[in-house]
Formats: sequence, structure tokens, C-alpha cells
Amino acid sequence: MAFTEDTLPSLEAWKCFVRRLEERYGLREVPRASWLGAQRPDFLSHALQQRVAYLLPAAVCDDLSQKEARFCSISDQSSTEAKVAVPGAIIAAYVGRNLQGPSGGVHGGAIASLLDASIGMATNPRSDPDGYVTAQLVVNYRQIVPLGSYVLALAYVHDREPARRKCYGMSRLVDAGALAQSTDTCALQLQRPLEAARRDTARERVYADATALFVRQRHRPETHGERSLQTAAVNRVESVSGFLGAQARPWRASL
Ligand SMILES: CCCCCCCCCCCC(=O)SCCNC(=O)CCNC(=O)[C@H](O)C(C)(C)COP(=O)(O)OP(=O)(O)OC[C@H]1O[C@@H](n2cnc3c(N)ncnc32)[C@H](O)[C@@H]1OP(=O)(O)O
Repeated sequence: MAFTEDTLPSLEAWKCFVRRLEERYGLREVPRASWLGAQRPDFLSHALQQRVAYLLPAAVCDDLSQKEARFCSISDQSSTEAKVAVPGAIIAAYVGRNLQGPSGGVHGGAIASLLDASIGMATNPRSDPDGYVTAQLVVNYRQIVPLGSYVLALAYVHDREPARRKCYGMSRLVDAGALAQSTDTCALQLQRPLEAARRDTARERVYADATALFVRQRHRPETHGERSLQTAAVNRVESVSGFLGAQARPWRASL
């Protein structure tokens, strides 16, 4: 599938976004979108056409060297990576006027949804994208989120109890500032814990934070929808995007 005139500007902005993430958070392991574009143009093109940028670093295992790092489709269950849980995740989103709450700022439910989804992404391996579900979510609302903001939810997993089917995670919702300037929702799963998510930094405005307990389901509901892993994962991001009412407008980041 070839890139079209419509998707190219988004690709450039996506590269810019990844570069800024690298600079701000030192995410050396976040691979370059250009590399992804070269290796998996079909998948990236699909993601962009869906207006969902979903970056898939394949080498999350420490025993894989950076040289061996490559991207793969999330439907590639045979890769070692696909079986490993992802320790960190970032969601970038635009929260618009359609999300106005009684406070005059962004509704708390939308904020909770973003925090929940980011921890869910950090919790669930791509080989089993809906294995763990939210059992408990505790949100601290620290500042009103102005309507029309660009925000980042920075999530990481801090504890796992596989035998008891439990996984604990945290997330912070911060002002994206100049980092993300897109009305598209974008999500990244990270191959290493997101150190930046663990601490408050003076340069960021923290709107809210959350702790969550995710529990692995014993039995899946019968009507579980699409079972294709690739589609399922994109759907997860799209559900957040749809809930937030993301605009179908192209990226606006300046390079
Ligand atoms: C690429 C991919 C991207 C993927 C990206 C994915 C992002 C998705 C993110 C969004 C996720 C959602 O919104 S999920 C939707 C919202 N959540 C739900 O609908 C969940 C509904 N609830 C349930 O299905 C169930 O209650 C469960 C599965 C959570 C738990 O039921 P269960 O399986 O019977 O568990 P049970 O044996 O009772 O408990 C297991 C252990 O967990 C503890 N536990 C259970 N529930 C709780 C609780 N609410 N608060 C505290 N602790 C609890 C128990 O005490 C026990 O601990 P111990 O005694 O062993 O110590």
C-alpha cells in the first residue's frame, strides 16, 4: 500500500513527534518513524489512514540487541517480543470542546479514560491485548485541563503478580506543550520503563495522575469482537480517539 498525498504530511509530523519525544524523555529506544516507513510502509500507511499512529517497537527483550531491533506487525505472534508485556506506554491526545465538563475544563471522565487506557496499554502485551482489564482506577485531579489542550498520558507498570493475575500501573497526564500538536490520537508502547513517568518534572504541567490495578480475566466474554490482534490493538486506540472525539484533521506540527 503506497503513501498518498494525504498521509505524507501526517508522516512528517509523526517523525517530528517521535523526535521531540526522544529529546524530552531520552527515549533512545523509540525507533524512527522513517525506519518504520521503510520497513513496514503497509502497516504505517494503514495506521495513518486510520488516523491512528501506532508505533510498534518489536525488540522489547533485553536479550535482543538494538541491532536486531525491528518492527513487526502485532499479528506476528511468533516473535519473542509479542509474548512479552510492555513496561511503558504513552498516549498523545487532543482534548477539545466536545469534552467540556461542569468545571469549564475537560470532563473528568475523559481524563480518567486517557489515564486508564495508557496504563492498559502498558499492562497488556500485544500478544494478548485485552487479557488484563481494569479492576480499580484511582484518579487525582490536580489542575483543570483547558479545553483545546494537547496532552500526554505517560504510563508505566510498577508491579506484577502473575500468579494472582494482578498488575499495578501508574500514569500521569501532562501538558504536551509543543511536543504534540495534532488532533489525532497516537499511542506508543515502549520497550523499556518510562522513567519520566515516575517523577514530576518542573518543566511539565501535571493535570492528573492515577494508579490502577489490572486483573487478568479468567474467562473471556463470548462476544469479544474482533480477534485479529492487529485490528484489536488499533481498535483500542481508536476507541480512545473516538471517545475523545478526535478531529479528522491532519497533523499540524511544524518541522
Ligand atoms: C496492543 C494492545 C493494546 C491494549 C490496550 C488496552 C487498553 C485498554 C484499557 C482499558 C481497560 C478497560 O477499560 S477494561 C473495562 C473496565 N473493566 C471491566 O469491565 C472489568 C470488570 N470486572 C471484571 O471483569 C472482574 O471483576 C475482574 C476480571 C476484574 C476480576 O474478577 P475475577 O477474575 O473473578 O477476579 P478475583 O478472583 O475475584 O480476584 C483476583 C484478585 O484480584 C483482586 N481484585 C479483583 N477485583 C478487585 C477490585 N475491584 N479491587 C481490588 N482488588 C480486586 C482480588 O482480591 C484477587 O486478589 P487476591 O485475593 O488474589 O490477592
